[in-house]
Amino acid sequence: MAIKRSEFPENFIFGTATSAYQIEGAVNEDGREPSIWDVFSHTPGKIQNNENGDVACDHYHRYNEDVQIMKEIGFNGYRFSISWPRVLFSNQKKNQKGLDFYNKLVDTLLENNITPFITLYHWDLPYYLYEKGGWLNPDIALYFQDYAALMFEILGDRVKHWITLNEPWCSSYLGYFMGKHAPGHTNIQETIIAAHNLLRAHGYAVKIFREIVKDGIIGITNVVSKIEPAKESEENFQAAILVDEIVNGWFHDPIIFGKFPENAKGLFKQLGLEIPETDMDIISQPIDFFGVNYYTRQLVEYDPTSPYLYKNVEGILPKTEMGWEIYPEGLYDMLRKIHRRYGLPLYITENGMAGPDKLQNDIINDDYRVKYLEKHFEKALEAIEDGIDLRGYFVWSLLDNFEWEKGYSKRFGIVYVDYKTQKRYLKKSAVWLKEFLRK
Ligand SMILES: CO[C@H](O)c1c[n+]2c([nH]1)[C@H](O)[C@@H](O)[C@H](O)[C@H]2CO
Repeated sequence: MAIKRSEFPENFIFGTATSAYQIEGAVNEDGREPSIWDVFSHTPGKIQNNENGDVACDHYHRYNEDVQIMKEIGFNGYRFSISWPRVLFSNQKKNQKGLDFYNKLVDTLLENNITPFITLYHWDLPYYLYEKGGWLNPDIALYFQDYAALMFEILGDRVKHWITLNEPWCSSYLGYFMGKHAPGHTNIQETIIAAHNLLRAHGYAVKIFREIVKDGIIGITNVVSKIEPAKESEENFQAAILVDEIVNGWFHDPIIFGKFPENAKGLFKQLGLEIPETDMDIISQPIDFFGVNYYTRQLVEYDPTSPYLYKNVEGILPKTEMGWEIYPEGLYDMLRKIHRRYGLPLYITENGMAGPDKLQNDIINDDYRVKYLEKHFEKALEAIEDGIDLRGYFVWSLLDNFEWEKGYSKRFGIVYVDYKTQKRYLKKSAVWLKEFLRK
């Protein structure tokens, strides 16, 4: 029996999600200053096909058309991020033209009965702050607080749902350890310091939010992957626990318990790493929800030859174009785990897949994405029926967009973008969603 919208709570938010650098383009327009992603994407060899976000989906000029598409599909929520370097100059003066873009976007969403959910930071740190040390400089938390306060003051009268950071695990591990993301560092000690300053920035933003937007809610969005032992053994179970703490626990526990998870902390200390733990009182200020970005599982095995005592193992399930296993069961497992461990309301702030999408006679037949979404919706509904306080689900993504180091080679959208013409085409999955959201 096909799943129906009417099986979800009436006030459940079904939305879609994007981020500024991935869709806006107009990187040099109206005074916008460079971010670390502008510099990283213009560094030869960093991005597949040496692509960049200079134009992307030209959303800065086409936002009204994109909101009309969301309305046509029937979404009642839209999660997007603010481009920090678009709204604040390096002299700390506000960029009114940049702010006006977000004012117009928010007003257009509200006129179309779409609830805005704003992410303050989705990786596009102003480059001038990187030159001051970026996430390695403890002062970054104060710069972030000032930026957050500006956005709360400008939009807080109309926007009541806020997310401080998108996936601090990605900002720290991909940006400072694996070197795959901006700023492209490869240093585990820097990674730990950046992670701590990201958490501090989150806390400072929550603190000022409570003073400015008294009738709003604020949370943080984390990577949430189901970590499983590749083969059942005591050593592999221990490895899975350790990786779950490194990927998931490190960015959830401090916010709720005011401390880092013990096994991961013990491992890092064994490696001789410094674990900064200042401001845990600010980091662990109460928040109103956790955002869950779920895509897949991660299979691990104990590996005594690795300094981190584990290695990743390739799974055997069908995979998306990103090479990620399709594993809807993991969504249920992680919603239950996070709800039980932390007791907060949850929003699925990202879930979706990259597919081999082809435009043929104005049609994109992405049946695989319909099936993916249906299976993950079923698990979300199962979680709600089992008493988990899940309040919304944002499909990643509205549009095909700039997929970071993969450039435009991976298409996550339910709407196909022809980057040569900027024409938008609803994929079969968007048509399916349109019908689903009406039942
Ligand atoms: C394990 O996947 C991560 O949770 C993740 C996946 N994704 C993300 N985080 C980011 O939040 C988006 O900007 C990406 O475009 C999107 C698709 O790659």
